[in-house]
Amino acid sequence: MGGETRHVGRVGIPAADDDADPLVLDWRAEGARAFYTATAREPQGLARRRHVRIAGDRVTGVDDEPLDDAAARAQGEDGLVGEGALLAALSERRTGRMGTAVATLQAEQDAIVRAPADRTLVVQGGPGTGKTVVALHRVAYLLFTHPHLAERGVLLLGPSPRFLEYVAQVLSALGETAVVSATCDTLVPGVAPERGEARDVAEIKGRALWQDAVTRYADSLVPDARALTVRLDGEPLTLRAARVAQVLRAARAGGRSVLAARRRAVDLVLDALVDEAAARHAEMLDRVEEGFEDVLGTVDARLAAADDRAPTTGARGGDVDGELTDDDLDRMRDDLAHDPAVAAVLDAWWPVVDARTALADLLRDAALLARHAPGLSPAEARRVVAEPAALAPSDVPLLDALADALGTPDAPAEQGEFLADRAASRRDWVYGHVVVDEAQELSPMQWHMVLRRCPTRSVTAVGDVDQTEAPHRHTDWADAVGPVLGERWHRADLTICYRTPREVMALVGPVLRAAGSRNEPPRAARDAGVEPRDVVVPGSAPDLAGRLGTAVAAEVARLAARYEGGTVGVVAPARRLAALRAVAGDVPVLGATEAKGLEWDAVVVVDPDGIAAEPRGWNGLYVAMTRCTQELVRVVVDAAPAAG
Ligand SMILES: Nc1ncnc2c1ncn2[C@@H]1O[C@H](COP(=O)(O)OP(=O)(O)OP(=O)(O)O)[C@@H](O)[C@H]1O
Repeated sequence: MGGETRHVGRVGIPAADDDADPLVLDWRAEGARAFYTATAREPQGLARRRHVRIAGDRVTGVDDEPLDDAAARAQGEDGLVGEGALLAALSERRTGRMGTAVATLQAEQDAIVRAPADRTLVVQGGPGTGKTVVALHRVAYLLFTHPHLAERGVLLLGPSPRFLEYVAQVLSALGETAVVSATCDTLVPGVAPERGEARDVAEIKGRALWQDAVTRYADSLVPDARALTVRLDGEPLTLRAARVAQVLRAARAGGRSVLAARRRAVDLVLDALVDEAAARHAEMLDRVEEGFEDVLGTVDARLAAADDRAPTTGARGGDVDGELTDDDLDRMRDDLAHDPAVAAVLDAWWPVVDARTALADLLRDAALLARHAPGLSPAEARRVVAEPAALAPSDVPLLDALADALGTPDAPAEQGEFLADRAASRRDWVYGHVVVDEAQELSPMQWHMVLRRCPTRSVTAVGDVDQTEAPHRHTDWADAVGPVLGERWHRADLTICYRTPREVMALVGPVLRAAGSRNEPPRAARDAGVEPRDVVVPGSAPDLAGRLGTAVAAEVARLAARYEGGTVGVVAPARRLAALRAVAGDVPVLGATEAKGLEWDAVVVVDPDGIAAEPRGWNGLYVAMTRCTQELVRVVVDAAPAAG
């Protein structure tokens, strides 16, 4: 060890002298890596790791970690890196906004952040294992190390607008702007769900079979070859069916989308009509010439008979100069192209459809569904057909798939000065990389929607199958991504829970088993020093809703005082949310699905049995119980018959 010291920071600062080492090494640089991965047992040439904590321009703490033999002997089994700084960061009050973890990224997280970008990486991790942290730092790492990804931008898909707001500042703090954030519901510009829907229909409409169904249906919108007749200069001009068949074959060659094929077909039909008109003109000239010869022949014969002169020397009275020039043909094509009557004939033959209308036609018609989606049972098809016309969340991926198969009607306008704005304004933007958070919730059709935006499959998907609440029935990653990705994905795991303290994690094992999981909850990185509490409200009490409200308000007030400067959240069954919001003041009161991905210093889980009784409710309760960084309170309705 030569006594060299390196400084690692959120951004690099080069030395004045180009040849000298940088004053601060960007955390993403290869030279910074050992800072995140060295341990006392494997020091990687480092003698010491030092964390300097600052607030503004003040140093608020220094954590020194020697990486020597004595430390190796003392090192615990959990292999935490920079434990002092990490625990200090984990115990800090939560502000309601996620912060960066550049100083304290752990070795298993660092390995994922720096994993190759040329593949789909699925990261499984229990609650609080830093999946979101890893996903966001990976975006910053990839944009730093792969300029070609930066040119196309990154798409960040999250489970809810509230979640996207919660994480937004991490990427700006890491200096990244070429990022578009969306949910699956908001990913298609100009489209938004207009209603909710039943879980069983959402499940049916999320299945992978729709990708083929929609493609087949789009293909069926290509018309049959039939004779087309237009009028040119008042005369009918006909393309025979065989010629139209040739046009269709040429228009679809090369796998053009339906609308691109239509544009090509219209061009080819106009060309063919001009050819036809030119041929007809040439034929007419021939006939005129033949007729002219006959006339001349008769005249000659008459003259010869009259004055006994020899017949003329084969002269035919001169060529008739009536051939069409290229200019004539261009003009004729132009006339045809701008003739509303010709356009009407073409529209009747091959109507232009917009994706929304076409999708409504498909979903409302049992016969079309039977033809194009034969994988649906008749009862499932009836369920789909019975749905209202207003757009539901599960329609968005179907609309996207159909819009893609149909193609873009006209060159879409890109809006905005910045890359992210331009990308967000286009349905067909191709991103350099896509990050999907809470990826366990995606249906196969939503996965298709993701891959269309990143055909290179440079995708990082983070999630926890044990937190799945979506209506699809996947309980492992192979089932969840297999229908769309096949075997073409890699898996990585995160195993330590940085959010939820040991006292709370000790309670979640039975909930996880009741959810049907065979996995163990992740190991907690620390104790909070405070035991979870149960507040019991008798289920038989009159005005149960009112009593729950009173109990929750009291707990919220107590916790807000205790975690002053921090945050408190309430998670409750959907049917109790409205009543609780009325008593909870500024504190967020959310269902388990909405709480996904979020965290607070203290959390009140109301009526856990009520949450467990919801669809996929044990998974929801697992989510609810793992949202706190310090303290959990359960307001329990006791087993007596529930009312209210
Ligand atoms: N290396 C780290 N350094 C500091 N804080 C960390 C680190 N890793 C995770 N955390 C913190 O732990 C908490 C949980 O992280 P995160 O939200 O990324 O977990 P998650 O796996 O996405 O959880 P969930 O599945 O419950 O949404 C956050 O407060 C995050 O800042």
